Amino acid sequence: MVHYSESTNISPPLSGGQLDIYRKQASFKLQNMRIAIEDPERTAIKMKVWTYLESDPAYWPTNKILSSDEEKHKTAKLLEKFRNSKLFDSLHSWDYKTRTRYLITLNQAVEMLNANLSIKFALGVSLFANALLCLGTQRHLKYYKDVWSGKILSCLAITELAHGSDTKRLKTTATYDHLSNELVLNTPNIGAAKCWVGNLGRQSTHALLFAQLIVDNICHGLHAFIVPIRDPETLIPYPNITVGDIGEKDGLHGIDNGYVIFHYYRIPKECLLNKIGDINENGEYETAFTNPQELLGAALESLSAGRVAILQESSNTLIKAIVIAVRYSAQRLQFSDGEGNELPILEYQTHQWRLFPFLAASYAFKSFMHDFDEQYINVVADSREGRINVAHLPQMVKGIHAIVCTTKALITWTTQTAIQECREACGGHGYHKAAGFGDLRSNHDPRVTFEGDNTVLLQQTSNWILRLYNDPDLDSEMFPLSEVSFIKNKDIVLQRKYRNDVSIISDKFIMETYEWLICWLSKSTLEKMNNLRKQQKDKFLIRNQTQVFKARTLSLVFAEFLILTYFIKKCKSCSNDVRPVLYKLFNLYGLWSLHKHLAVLYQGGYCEGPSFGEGLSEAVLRLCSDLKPEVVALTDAIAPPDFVLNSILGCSDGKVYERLMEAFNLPDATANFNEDSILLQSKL
Ligand SMILES: Cc1cc2nc3c(=O)[nH]c(=O)nc-3n(C[C@H](O)[C@H](O)[C@H](O)COP(=O)(O)OP(=O)(O)OC[C@H]3O[C@@H](n4cnc5c(N)ncnc54)[C@H](O)[C@@H]3O)c2cc1C
Repeated sequence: MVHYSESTNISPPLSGGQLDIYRKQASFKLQNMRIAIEDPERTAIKMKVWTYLESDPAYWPTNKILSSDEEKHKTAKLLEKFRNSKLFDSLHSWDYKTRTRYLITLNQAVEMLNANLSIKFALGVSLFANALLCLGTQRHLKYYKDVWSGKILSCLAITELAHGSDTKRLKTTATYDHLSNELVLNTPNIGAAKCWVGNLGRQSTHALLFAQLIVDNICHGLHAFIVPIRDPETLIPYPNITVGDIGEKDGLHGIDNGYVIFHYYRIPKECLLNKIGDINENGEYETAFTNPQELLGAALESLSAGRVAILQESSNTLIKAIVIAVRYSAQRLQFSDGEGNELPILEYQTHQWRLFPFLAASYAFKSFMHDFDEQYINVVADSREGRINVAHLPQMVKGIHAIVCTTKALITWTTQTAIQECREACGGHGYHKAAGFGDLRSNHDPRVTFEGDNTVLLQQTSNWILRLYNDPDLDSEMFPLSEVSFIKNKDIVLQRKYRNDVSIISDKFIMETYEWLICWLSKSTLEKMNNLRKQQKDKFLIRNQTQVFKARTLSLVFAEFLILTYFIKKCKSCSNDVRPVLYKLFNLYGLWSLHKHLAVLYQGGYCEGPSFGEGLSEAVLRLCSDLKPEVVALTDAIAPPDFVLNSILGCSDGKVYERLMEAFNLPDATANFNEDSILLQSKL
């Protein structure tokens, strides 16, 4: 384990050899960059959490490979300790916004050290508590108190054996029994067994269950229920339930993912979370449409909160991977220049091109997440408290959902690719368990699938954009529609063409090109849809046959555009010495992303001839080269403390080979040699 001791502030990185040579080349002050990229209040929350976790050896990460039984046992013990910690002392005296901001920041800090613990806590406590507030009413408050006091532990049971993405086809039923005033839960066939449910395998006492509500033979669709699963004292499952662990997984070994089958299992009617719909005293179903603000605010919160957390966790995983790879590359010498000077691999153009765009992506995602989070919390708080015009709410809910869906896909996929690239960029040593990439990879991998499969989520965003493209009444002043206001001028946007005399390395060029891409891809997708319609194809076929190269690309382009929109605002608003570097990162992320769409840009006639493609490639390489003196300091500005980074290749002190020998179990090996240091120094 990499030990690091600091308390209230992210301290300067420890000094170290070749890293310091690069650090001195940076054009900005580290502290200014840190403040620009993260609100100091959030940094302070993270440091509070990390300091607490570091103060207790039980939380220290280990590179020993444990069996999944041991991992589950360890995570369960840690959860108990964690939820009783002082970190939650004042939580319930805070208002909604302060509490939510604190919890999402705390979740990020914990996840960066221990993904198992953060998931177990989120599913079992914080997301459950949040769902109770959003979907439940006064009668569910006791569960809220019980989950925070540690009496119960929850899970979120949606997925079934035969259906996951297609939630409308979920088959578990909750049928109202007039005689006993109870709900009868049933799993009608094996395909309806709930499965993959985190915490359910061994430990959950309660499940937040989604099932079809049936009253008087009428199905009212999916509703949420609090379902007692195990006796909280003994953890023995209740009768008429078959529950268990699904077995070994590829990663996240500390989470007991489980299945459950209900055999006409009875629960009180009050277990229905009844803010959206309820069964009244006469046993009739009714919906609570009297207060649409609350209803939509609740739906928004319960749909998106988990995905927003995934966006943050994924951005932080990307940060960890790129920090390790850049720091290692600055120290690893391999081959020499024409004069025989051995060079750090960071000096090679290929290496820069492989890594620096991911560093730029880290900054872009962090900027986006930081500001989008704030907007998200504000919108939910405003809707809960009735401060938003009811007429605007449905559009807001749909818009936020569309943004979260597509950015989840882009950020999780980019991170997935980046982890592998960073591992390879560290060569063989990158494959050592103590380098950290293996855990990053296996714990991150399911994020592209859970809380909505990425490919399926992209369809929801493209549907939204295509609807807006044809909407003459597009109200563009209001968030989140304001982000797509340019669509109103689509005819003008589509006339744009690349001109040779325009500078490619500019935010204006990048944003205008993205606007063109979104409009052209919308138009071309709609044209293909119309052609299929003329061929008498049905709705399903039309949607199914316009995804690849069309709607799917449209969604991803929109996600890149959104992230760049937030990032450019950040660049413009920050202090002088960091602004030029942030602009370079913006340009690199923007042009590297645009490069992936060259085929579409040529196909749609935005450009012609070789100069555009060549110019774009050259611009990417030039930005990589321009950023080289900055990159080590840029990683220092976003890196967590070494204790949290927990990689022998990524420590801020640059003692890569000493730590490798420790990992090889030869800590004193250097003492046996005449040369007193193996500090990595290039003559550059
Ligand atoms: C580690 C882990 C933890 C999980 N935790 C939980 C939990 O706590 N609670 C819970 O309820 N669930 C949980 N899940 C389940 C998860 O939410 C689902 O796996 C996820 O929603 C995807 O659904 P699916 O598995 O049915 O995939 P499918 O929908 O079967 O998808 C399979 C493939 O088909 C593609 N596909 C599907 N539909 C379409 C379409 N219309 N067009 C094109 N392609 C399509 C998808 O892109 C995907 O690649 C977890 C899963 C994992 C891996």
